[in-house]
Formats: sequence, C-alpha cells, structure tokens
Amino acid sequence: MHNPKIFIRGAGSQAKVILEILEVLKQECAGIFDDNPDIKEVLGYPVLGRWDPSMISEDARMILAVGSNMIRKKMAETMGCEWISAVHPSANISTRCTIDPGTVIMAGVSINTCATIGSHAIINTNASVDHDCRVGDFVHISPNAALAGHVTVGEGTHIGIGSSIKQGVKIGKWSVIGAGTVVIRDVPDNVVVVGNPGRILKNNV
Ligand SMILES: CC(=O)SCCNC(=O)CCNC(=O)[C@H](O)C(C)(C)COP(=O)(O)OP(=O)(O)OC[C@H]1O[C@@H](n2cnc3c(N)ncnc32)[C@H](O)[C@@H]1OP(=O)(O)O
Repeated sequence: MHNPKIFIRGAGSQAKVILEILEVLKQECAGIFDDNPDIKEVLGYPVLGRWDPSMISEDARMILAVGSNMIRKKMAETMGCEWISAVHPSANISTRCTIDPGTVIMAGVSINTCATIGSHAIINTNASVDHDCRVGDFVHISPNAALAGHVTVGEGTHIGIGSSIKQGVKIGKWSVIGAGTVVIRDVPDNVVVVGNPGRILKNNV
C-alpha cells in the first residue's frame, strides 16, 4: 500500500520526539516547516522554511509539533491539512479507545478501555489515561500524569507533570493543572490549579 508523505510543523523539542516515534514506526518524515529561517534541520531531517501548503501533495499528512495548546489549535484551524497521529509502539492502548487525528502518544503511555482522546492532543511519556476518560482536543497530558477512571478533560487544558486526577473528576477547558497536583474536585474553565489537594491559584489563564 502507498504510504502518504508525512510532514511536521514546528522544529523544536516536540519535533525531535515525534521524529523518533516516526522512526520506530518506520514512517519517514519528508520535511519540517518552521517560521525560524535559522533552523535548517532537526535530527538530520530538513527544515523547509515557513509553512507553505503548495510544497505538499494532496495526499500528504501533517503533524503539529508545537507545545502551546492554543497555538496548535490556531494552526490546526487555519492550515486545512489532512492530519495523522503518531503513536509510539510501546504505548499500551486498549482496542476499545478512540484517538482522533493529529494526536501524539509518546512512549510508555497507557490508555485503558473505552477512553476517548480528541485531536491534536499530546499524551506525554508514561502518562496514564484510565477507563472511560474523555480527553478533549488540544489537551496536553504531561509525563507521568495519571487520570483515574471516568475523568473528563476539556479542550486545551494542560495537565502538569506527575499530577493525579481522582476518578470521575471533570476538568474544564483551557485550564492548567500544575506539576504534581492532586485534583480531587471538579475544575472550571480557564484556571490554574496547584497543590495537594489542588486549589485554584489563578483565574483567567
Ligand atoms: C516533557 C515536558 O517537559 S512536558 C512539560 C511539563 N511541565 C509541567 O507540567 C509544568 C506545569 N506548570 C507548573 O506547574 C507551573 O508552576 C504553573 C503553571 C502551575 C504556575 O506557573 P506560574 O503561573 O508561572 O506561577 P509561579 O511560578 O509564579 O508560582 C506562583 C505560586 O504558585 C506556586 N506554584 C507554582 N507551581 C506550583 C505547583 N506545581 N505546585 C505547587 N505550587 C506551585 C509557587 O511556589 C508560587 O507560590 P508563592 O507565590 O507562594 O511563591
């Protein structure tokens, strides 16, 4: 079967991790787009310059390698591309979960039965998303964060490294859960929560 060419937008650290996922999947990256003209290559892969849709064929697939959830959303909404997910083969993913296009699942992740993951999310190294969780579009779940069963995470929210989310908790959109936070109650939209137990540090992120 013909494999479509894969391109990445964003030439920072996230691109390096995605390139290595593609390498283990034996899906070569054909090039990277980035606005910074000084970056010529990433891990030996060519940086082609600013995003230019005329440089890719219709059947090409794109992945966004951008850490900011909001910038990923803006890019995804304006680029008009076909997206592809990158899932590290060491991730332990139930056959009963769904992962939408553009999402990156890194090494050692566990996603348990009947969980759903939206598009352009990042499920980072060794994070765990348990049964029946609902993870929205443009969410980032940082390394070693753990979502117990039936947790909901709204669009664009960042779950910090090593945080723990109690079962059934609903976290709103565009919020930030700080590193190491233990979330035991629902969290509204657009707040920063830190500590154990997690409490609101700031409103209006
Ligand atoms: C592969 C990767 O690298 S993935 C990236 C993973 N990175 C993360 O998970 C980082 C998540 N971000 C954080 O935890 C940040 O500290 C945030 C977003 C919670 C807060 O950042 P800022 O808004 O810059 O807050 P700031 O650093 O000014 O701290 C404000 C107060 O909150 C406290 N605080 C900040 N973060 C935390 C935290 N995670 N837990 C407890 N308290 C915290 C600070 O000690 C400070 O308290 P003080 O006023 O009594 O001194």
